[in-house]
Amino acid sequence: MLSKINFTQTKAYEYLSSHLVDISEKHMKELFAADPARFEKFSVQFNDIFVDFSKNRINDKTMALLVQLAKECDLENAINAMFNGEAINETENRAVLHTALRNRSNTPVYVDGKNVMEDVNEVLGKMKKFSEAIISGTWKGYTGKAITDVVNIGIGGSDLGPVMVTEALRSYKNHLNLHFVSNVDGTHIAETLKKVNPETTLFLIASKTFTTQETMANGHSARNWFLASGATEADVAKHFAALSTNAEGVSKFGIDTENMFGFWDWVGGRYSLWSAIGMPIALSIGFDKFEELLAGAHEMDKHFRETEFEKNIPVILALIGIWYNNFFEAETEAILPYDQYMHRFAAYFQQGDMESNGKHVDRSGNEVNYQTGPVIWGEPGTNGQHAFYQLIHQGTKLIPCDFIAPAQSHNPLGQHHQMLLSNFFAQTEALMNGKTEEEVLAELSGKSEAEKSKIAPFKVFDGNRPTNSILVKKITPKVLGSLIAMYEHKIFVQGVIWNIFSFDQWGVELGKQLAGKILPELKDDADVTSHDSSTNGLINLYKAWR
Ligand SMILES: O=P(O)(O)OC[C@H]1O[C@@](O)(CO)[C@@H](O)[C@@H]1O
Repeated sequence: MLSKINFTQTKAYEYLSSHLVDISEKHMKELFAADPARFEKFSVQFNDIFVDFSKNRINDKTMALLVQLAKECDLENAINAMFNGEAINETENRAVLHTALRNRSNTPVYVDGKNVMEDVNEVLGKMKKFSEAIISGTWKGYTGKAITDVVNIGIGGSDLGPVMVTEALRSYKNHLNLHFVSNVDGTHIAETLKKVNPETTLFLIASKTFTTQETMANGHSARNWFLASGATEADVAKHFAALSTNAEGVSKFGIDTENMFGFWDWVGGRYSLWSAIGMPIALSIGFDKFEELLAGAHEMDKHFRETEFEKNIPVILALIGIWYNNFFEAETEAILPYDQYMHRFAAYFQQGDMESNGKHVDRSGNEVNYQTGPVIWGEPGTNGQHAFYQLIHQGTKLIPCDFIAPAQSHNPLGQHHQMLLSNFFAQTEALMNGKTEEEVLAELSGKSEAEKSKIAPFKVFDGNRPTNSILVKKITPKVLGSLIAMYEHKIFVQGVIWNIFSFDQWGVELGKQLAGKILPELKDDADVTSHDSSTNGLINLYKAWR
């Protein structure tokens, strides 16, 4: 079980609160000037990943107190409880073992006395066999043709992870065309079905629960489309597979459970890309590369489990995030990958972070009296620079940013990569150093005094805006696996310290329940009066307009 400690009542919190006054009086430029070894001191290398956290509003004392906070919140016990399969997802009475899915060392992991690695390895073996049959073309559709297109139908954790990874590793993809349908908006499935041939298409119905409205609706529409194209019920088995924990639901849907790739309730949806949910990844880049992804995550798991907090990357990132979230009152964090293939990376962690730590009740069931999970957002660089960096540089909000970039591009074309990286380096430098009034005035030397005093205030950058720079050698399956696991464990650490449960998601239920009540009301044209005046009004106007 996890300890139930209110971190705001720890000694470390008290010391950090007074330390905040001291550190707030210092500009990062002064901190760098005072310590020539600052870069070396506040950076960590892990394999082909280098994390520079020196451009933060921290000094030795800050980091020491933050580590003390982690220790006072019993973090080490929490880490061991997770890896050892304890039911730390207490409100659902489940273990949290996405780490077992990528446990390449194959050390036993027990849940209810059973070593889950046997099941994990059996599913991986089945995924390998299936993906190789599809990729090689030995698996034939109902007219004897090889599969050319794969349509993954899923939403949330059954979509975002496979989308993000297949996009991030697009340079490794094979001949198969991957399509992802998630939204219940008919446009999503309709537009996709226009692009594929029923004779050569494989549908993956991806749903941990196999009850999600969007996925069931899209799956049935795909199945109807397939049968309407001239195929028979007997042909479904050649073109539909299921990725789920719910065999009964799969069978009821009409998919042969022989074509089902299972996983378990100790795998959270937003942590499931390492499981059978990762099937589209294996189909897109090949099973061997999928295993490299797993290996990268496993290496980060070992780093997280074995490294002292002072040099532990997920712990450091988590603590720095808490420093801004709970002491500087920052409310968001931006993830800015300087890599176009990584364009869905921030979106993935919107679910990963916000569905894990968007909680307002602590592990004792009491309303918290402090901020918990931040809003996560971001777009690839350099595009963000032309969209929202104005606010990051000169807005009134403090927005801690993670800048991520590969030293090597998969598309080394002319000067493009050097231009990209020059922006990557320049942005964190600008956010830290800013531009003083003196520097602005010096640039306006040709202007009159009146003109200078008029325009100067708008051109000053106060700087002192914190960033982490994460430089990787190249976005490979292994590096990507480590990066994803790094953020997963950062989220875990923050949830432990905030004394919340990070692995349930009760907050998504109310909307679903109310949608279930409204759907039958939309079947006819009768006026609706069962809701508040706004909801009634909107529904009735929809009925009048449709
Ligand atoms: O995989 P499934 O069971 O269809 O759930 C899809 C998504 O729905 C949720 O919002 C839970 O209802 C996410 O947590 C989950 O990833």
